[in-house]
Amino acid sequence: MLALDIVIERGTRTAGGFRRHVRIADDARVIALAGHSGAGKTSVLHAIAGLIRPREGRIEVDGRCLFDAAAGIDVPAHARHVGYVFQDARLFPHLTVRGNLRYGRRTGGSTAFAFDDVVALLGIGALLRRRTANLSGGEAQRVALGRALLSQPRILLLDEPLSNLDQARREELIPYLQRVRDETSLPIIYVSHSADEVERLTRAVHTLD
Ligand SMILES: Nc1ncnc2c1ncn2[C@@H]1O[C@H](COP(=O)(O)OP(=O)(O)OP(=O)(O)O)[C@@H](O)[C@H]1O
Repeated sequence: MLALDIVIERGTRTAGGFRRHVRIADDARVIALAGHSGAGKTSVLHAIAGLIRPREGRIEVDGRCLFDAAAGIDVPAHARHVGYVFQDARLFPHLTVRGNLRYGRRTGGSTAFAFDDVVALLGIGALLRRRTANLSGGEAQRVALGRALLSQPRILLLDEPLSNLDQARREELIPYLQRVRDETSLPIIYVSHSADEVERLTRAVHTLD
């Protein structure tokens, strides 16, 4: 569901900036991007989300063209309807779990993901009244996933969601990632530094070098 052929540049070339030509064509609904630190995985996610503009090329997700330099197409970030989950959950500390879930909730239009269904899917009902400061890393990531789903995304981008968790918390979170994979029909692009980490989620693993 991903057809991407882009040249990405970060920084300035005179300062030894980063430049990569990345090509991925894969029909799988869940795709993983692996590769060492600095390989450009996050930059590819940012290009898909519309947070950086590739130097050239084309990005299509689930049959929808998001960017095509030659055709002059560059769908603005907010219109790409991307749900983004970061390494650290980035929850708002002044809001409860419920407040965080409600933040950015898109109402009207398509509501493929209803509040109660998302709460049940991620097993976060008991957390709704809690402040976010003392959630475990795994709980916080489930809330971050829930917040992303409630924005009614058409694509889910997961940027190393396990990397800040210890092994026990990783094991706890993986089944929830599998549920999101199995119980939604969203295209998912999952970034990880290790190909092993993603093998429980997809066989479509692309390694950037
Ligand atoms: N805003 C920026 N300005 C200049 N260079 C940048 C910027 N963002 C990233 N880079 C550089 O671009 C390259 C790719 O970074 P990117 O974060 O995409 O890699 P990554 O594979 O996701 O790495 P990691 O696994 O460490 O997160 C790196 O060399 C990085 O230093």
